[in-house]
Amino acid sequence: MADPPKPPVEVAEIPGRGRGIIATRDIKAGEVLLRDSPILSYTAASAPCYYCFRIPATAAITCSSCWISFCSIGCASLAASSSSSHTPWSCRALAHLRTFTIADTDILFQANFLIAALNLAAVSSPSFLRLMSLQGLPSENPSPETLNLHSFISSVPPPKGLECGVSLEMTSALLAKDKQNAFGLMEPFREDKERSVRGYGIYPTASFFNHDCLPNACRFDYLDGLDGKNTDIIIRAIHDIPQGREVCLSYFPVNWVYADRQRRLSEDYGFVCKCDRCEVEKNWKDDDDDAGEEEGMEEEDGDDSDERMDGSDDGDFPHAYFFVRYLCDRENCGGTLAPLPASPDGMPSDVMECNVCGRLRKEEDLDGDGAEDN
Ligand SMILES: C[S@@+](CC[C@H](N)C(=O)[O-])C[C@H]1O[C@@H](n2cnc3c(N)ncnc32)[C@H](O)[C@@H]1O
Repeated sequence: MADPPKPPVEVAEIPGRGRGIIATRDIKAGEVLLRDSPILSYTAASAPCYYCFRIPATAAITCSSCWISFCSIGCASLAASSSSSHTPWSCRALAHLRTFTIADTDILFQANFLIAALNLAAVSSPSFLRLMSLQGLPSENPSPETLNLHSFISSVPPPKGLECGVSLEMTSALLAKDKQNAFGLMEPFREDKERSVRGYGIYPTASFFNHDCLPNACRFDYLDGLDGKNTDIIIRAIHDIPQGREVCLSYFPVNWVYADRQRRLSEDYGFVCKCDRCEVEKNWKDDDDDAGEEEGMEEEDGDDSDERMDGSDDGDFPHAYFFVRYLCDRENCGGTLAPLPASPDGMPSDVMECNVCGRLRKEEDLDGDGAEDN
């Protein structure tokens, strides 16, 4: 029997960046590099089904002990299976969370994460060890939020597999792993509404992708796309990638300005980005350091940045081509475009798909300034 084909990417040590993902062979634009299922996932809002993350169309089924809800009996019973998320232990912990005063919703999501993480220790110790091996160290000076979360989680009797209890160091390490590795699973895009996060997932292989402000791959998710549970993510190549090259994602929308990117990477991920784009943009004088939101490139529209966006030959903006070709120009989107995968006979696709709004468009529909012709 023939050997199975080699995966297009593998984990490797990258000097100065820990582990990363590299191409094992030449990769074509649009190619699916990885499909990954979460080792754990947790909801970030009260509305979605606790199992499949869909918003229930009709009245939800609610657990009478912990008050979490499911969109169907099927999801409720799948979540209650011995290896899943709504075990007797997690039900007790979720019920206890309702009696605990946590005012801030972000902290509440982190409490949900801690419950999901400790539940993992009880249902799959290999997965829990995998989680513990991800990037993220305990803080030497835990914040008041971490102390509050620790006081909550350590007041729940520990699950099977962690009978010795949960130390502050473990709580702090788990929260760091969440911050540095979780992928936000977003509400479907709507032009008239800011997108919010419906849930988070931690993925065993996708967690090894390092960041680049001009990524060569991007992530697609399909929460509401098909029937059943859709928390898998798919990583596709944005353009051709040669064998041996590191494959990177952007940890936030590509249109963020330099100051915002550096702030997020330093505060949440603990590093200073020295990618090619940052090395150019750190010298820009008109970069708005006060910008605190996802204002993106439009923010820089004054003076000379129009020229930069049009792909003209501006030596200060060598990455203009990336924005023209791979940045979705739909209002409030900020997504990245990747071609659809090649056809089974290897014909490359000329249809680009946005990983945020899902819009499909032919490459020829783009004119020189990145806008659609119609
Ligand atoms: C999701 S993990 C990526 C995998 C990680 N390198 C590892 O060894 O497990 C995110 C962490 O990787 C490191 N990292 C990611 N991108 C980087 C970059 N461009 N330069 C330096 N470190 C980076 C940072 O430590 C960051 O907190």
